[in-house]
Amino acid sequence: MKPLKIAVAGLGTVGAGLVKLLSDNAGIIAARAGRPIVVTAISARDRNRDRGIVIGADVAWYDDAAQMAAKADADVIVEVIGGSEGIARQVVETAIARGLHVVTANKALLAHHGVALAQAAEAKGVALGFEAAVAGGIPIIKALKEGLAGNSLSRVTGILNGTCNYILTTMRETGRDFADVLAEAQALGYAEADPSFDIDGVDAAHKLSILTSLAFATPVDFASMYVEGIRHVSAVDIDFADKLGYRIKLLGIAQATDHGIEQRVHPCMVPVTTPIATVDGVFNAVVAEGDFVGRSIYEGRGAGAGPTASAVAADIIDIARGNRSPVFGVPVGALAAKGIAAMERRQGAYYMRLMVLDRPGVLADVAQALRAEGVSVEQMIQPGRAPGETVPMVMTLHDTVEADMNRAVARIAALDAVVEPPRLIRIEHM
Ligand SMILES: NC(=O)C1=CN([C@@H]2O[C@H](COP(=O)(O)OP(=O)(O)OC[C@H]3O[C@@H](n4cnc5c(N)ncnc54)[C@H](O)[C@@H]3O)[C@@H](O)[C@H]2O)C=CC1
Ligand SMILES: N[C@@H](CC=O)C(=O)O
Repeated sequence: MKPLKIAVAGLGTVGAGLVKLLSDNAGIIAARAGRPIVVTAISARDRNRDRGIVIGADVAWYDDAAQMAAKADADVIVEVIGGSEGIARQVVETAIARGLHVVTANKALLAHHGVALAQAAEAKGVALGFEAAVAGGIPIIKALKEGLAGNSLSRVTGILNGTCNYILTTMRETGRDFADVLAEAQALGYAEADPSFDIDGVDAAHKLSILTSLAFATPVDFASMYVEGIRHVSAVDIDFADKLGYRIKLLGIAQATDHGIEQRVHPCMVPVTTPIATVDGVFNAVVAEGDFVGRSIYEGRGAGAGPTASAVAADIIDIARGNRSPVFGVPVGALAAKGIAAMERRQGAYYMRLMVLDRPGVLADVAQALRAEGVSVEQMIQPGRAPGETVPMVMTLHDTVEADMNRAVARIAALDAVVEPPRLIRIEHM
């Protein structure tokens, strides 16, 4: 059989992982794909860097990835450079315009230009595969596009960022410092080139915008996403979460509500008894809920060379087999906006930690502020006594509309015994 020719743009964590995988598993891949898959061209910045892989003398090397997309002898261009603009976008657009299939791990690019790229790919009749862009080694794109295609989905929830989950898990298990654990995640190849994308929730939001489109057949809409990262999650809150029977996870949640589609990424407390609470380290998980299938849960490594290369290879094998499905599950013309629900309408429980002066009447003042906005307390912890000094006061609050909670928090923050801005973490029962 005629081999499928691959050109790889970017030879970092994912690109090098892919070249190794295609070489180590060449036999089994050829059998499954029905034809050999060969790398014919590569582009990266430094040809001589030792990446622990062998690049055959017959592989064409391009210093300029755009040149490679325009000229290489290839059937598929794999874009694993990263970034929503610049060279990555140019490579993908050039390849599609040339009528080549594209496989990318670039969620930023898809979050910003997914619909336009899908339209271009559709017009040219080429594949645009991005299994690696969401949740690393979990085949969630295939699950949503194919396995669950017969369902009307109501909610997709996930731990979508391996770096954040690694940081939150390691901080809880070892008490180590945020910056120190982040540096470790970077060294392991989990973090984005700019790690603020990970810790500020942007990377998870990029991924969630893709999942929302697939789940609800809506155009990718990253701009209207509510995004909050883990920078402010402290060791104190991780400890209180433990005491209260929760784990803190950065979740991406997309769900259909009466007010439109909710799309939000933020730290959540989830009961330790829920499956997602025990998904630790670099692992990701996605929970999809459909009308006929019910709830289905997927778990796997969310970042790193191996899992991501595995997902890129799956897309390549699909192309080799001639499997093709619409980029976002339906033809681009059938993607329809359904309206986005405002974050102020989110309804659910909350954890609130205050730092207060330990003096009589503080609890009554806080209770008064909550009562004024109709917020009801579920439980409260105020450990120890230190008259006249600052102590934590922690409570969980029953289901409340976010707008009411925000007003209550503003009243509480204005009390003179409350010495730091209140810390609020949403509780998700799933
Ligand atoms: N690292 C991971 O665990 C995962 C990464 N991704 C995505 O995969 C993509 C690549 O990520 P990594 O491999 O981690 O990044 P990386 O930073 O390790 O590698 C990027 C590569 O692109 C090359 N490059 C940069 N500018 C170039 C140019 N102008 N021409 C040619 N090559 C150029 C660099 O030399 C480097 O080899 C990104 O979109 C990232 O978001 C997706 C899932 C997981
Ligand atoms: N930086 C990302 C890499 C995979 O998408 C993460 O940590 O999840």
